[in-house]
Amino acid sequence: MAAKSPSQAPHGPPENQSSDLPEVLVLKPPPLLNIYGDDFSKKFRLLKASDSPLPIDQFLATHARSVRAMLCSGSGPRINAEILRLVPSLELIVTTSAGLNHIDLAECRRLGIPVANAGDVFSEDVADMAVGLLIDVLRKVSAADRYVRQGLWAAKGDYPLGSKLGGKRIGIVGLGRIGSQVAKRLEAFGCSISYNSRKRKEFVSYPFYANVRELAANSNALIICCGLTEQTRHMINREVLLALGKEGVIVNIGRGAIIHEKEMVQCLAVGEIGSAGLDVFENEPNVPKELFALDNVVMGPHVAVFTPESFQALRDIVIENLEAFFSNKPLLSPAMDE
Ligand SMILES: O=CC(=O)O
Repeated sequence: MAAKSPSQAPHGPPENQSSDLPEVLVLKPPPLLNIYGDDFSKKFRLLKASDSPLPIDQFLATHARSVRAMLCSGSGPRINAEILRLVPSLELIVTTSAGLNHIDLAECRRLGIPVANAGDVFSEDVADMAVGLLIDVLRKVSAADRYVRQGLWAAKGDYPLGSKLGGKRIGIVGLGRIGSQVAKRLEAFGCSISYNSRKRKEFVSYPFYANVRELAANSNALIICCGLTEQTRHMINREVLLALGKEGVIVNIGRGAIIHEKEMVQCLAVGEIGSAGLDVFENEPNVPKELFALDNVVMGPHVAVFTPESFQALRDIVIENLEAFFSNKPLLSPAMDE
């Protein structure tokens, strides 16, 4: 069934796009479209639910019955079974994120809808941020900056010593694309690397720990690089944090809910772990207020992926995935089998 044209249906998609272009459904425009929207509009007819006054379910039922491709992002809304039921012709989901936790993958599998993600375009930038947070926490870069700005150097004298990065035992949780880049960087700093992941990686010589608590017990710092799934939710709990120990550092550039945030905040507040570098949180953009007062915590507003360079690469891979789909070619970054 052909999609209704704007003149047939009130509150339809924007009229300034050629109806010959392939249709792509967008529930809420990803940040990528704020920057590169024109590049997409030249190639696809974007069916934006957010431009319509209709509630999403009515919009989908009215305008998206025949749409074959959807573009989404980690900033929502969640692509769940209810949404998928309203787009019966859907054959592809492209997400602008590396993470897939906002998509009901089991339902996509059941319906035979493939998902393409950002592939490798963010891996280096996210790995840089993980290392940046680790160095900041160990060498107290942000805390020392506050000390200088507050005039405390002249008033109180020298700042407490930080801790050396070289020689640290680093436990990487999730040795996928991002985790491997983190390992490569930290090896160059003279750290020793161990890892935990779903399976031992055949072609990797780093020691493997099937149990994340044991990895923590044998590491000075844990770096969380895995995806959020039902298996990894709250995987880093009090028991794991206690195994990491009083001097231990936790860095999270994965997803907030992989760590049991409440337990981590308590451990940090009473010194049961040493420090934390956190770019992600359980209830973004809400951050536990207790963290604001802790000098041993460095935080970012989930920005590890955000560089102009990675966004340009993201634009390319998203467009290429959509074009491949509409011309019956294989996807560039299929994500379902990872
Ligand atoms: O967090 C960002 C992403 O998953 O791309």
